[in-house]
Amino acid sequence: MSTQTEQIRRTTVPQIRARKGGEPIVSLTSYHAHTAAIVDKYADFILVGDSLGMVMHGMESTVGVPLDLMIMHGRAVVRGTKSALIVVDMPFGTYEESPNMAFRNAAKIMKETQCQAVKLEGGARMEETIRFLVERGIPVMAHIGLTPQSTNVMGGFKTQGRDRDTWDMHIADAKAVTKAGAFAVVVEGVVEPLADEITEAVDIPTIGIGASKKCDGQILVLEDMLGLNPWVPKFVKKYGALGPAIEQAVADYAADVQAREFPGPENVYNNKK
Ligand SMILES: Nc1nc(=O)c2c([nH]1)NC[C@@H]1CN(c3ccc(C(=O)N[C@@H](CCC(=O)O)C(=O)O)cc3)CN21
Ligand SMILES: CC(C)C(=O)C(=O)O
Ligand SMILES: [Mg+2]
Repeated sequence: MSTQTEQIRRTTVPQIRARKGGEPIVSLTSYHAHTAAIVDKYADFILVGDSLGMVMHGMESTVGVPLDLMIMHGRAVVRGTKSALIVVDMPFGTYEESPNMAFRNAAKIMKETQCQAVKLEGGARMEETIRFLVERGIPVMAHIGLTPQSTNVMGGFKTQGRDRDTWDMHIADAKAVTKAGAFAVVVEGVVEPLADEITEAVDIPTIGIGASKKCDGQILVLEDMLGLNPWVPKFVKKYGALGPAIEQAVADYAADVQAREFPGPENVYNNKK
């Protein structure tokens, strides 16, 4: 039976929007059905980030991530979850050219993954596009500060706002995406006092990553906080050591195979009733 409660079981966009200044919003990335099912128990929203190009596919930046890859991982995460709001990143080259292009690709992402919102990078320059999408039924999470898809312009993943002269621009970006109708904004890789000013300047939740504990929520790349990636940015706190745990398991398996200890009697089939 499909009840009203089942239909509205996931956290909604207005619920996230209403968390401004309230209980901190918990978020992680996920690209994978089974890990997403675990994250789903604790996160208010899950981001299927284009960081998957780097984390899952060994790319050096997010610039090469194709739309179809975002859709495939987005679908997996939606299938694996039932409570969290699912946001899918729009990859580089699928939204910058025009509001029309952005709508076409955002609608494709939403129809093919059944996610609840999309995220795109850029502040004032994306104001018109964000408004165009929101007015037509597509909730948008914005992303300002360090915008990884612009790595080739910035010459790397550079912390923003070290120079006080740039603060007005970042604050104007936050205000522009708010005015355009974004329901939340990721504030990435900015000095802490700038993150605090941005959080005070807008009435939508700020989601910090390498930003400040005063942001209205926090996000990290799951594999980074699990200790699976060999190198992580300074802002990551490791809550696990999955890399070493996987290595130990693989080494134990290799030793068992070499010693003919695996498979054991419990791991083989026999013809007795
Ligand atoms: N695994 C992973 N985690 C992330 O957080 C992440 C991705 N991938 N891919 C997309 C972007 C890129 N991100 C990054 C990548 C590197 C730095 C970095 O090298 N930071 C330097 C600081 C440089 C400076 O201060 O200017 C550091 O040492 O932490 C930061 C953010 C964040 N995002
Ligand atoms: C780091 C987060 C905010 C992101 O955009 C991603 O994972 O792609
Ligand atoms: Mg991203």
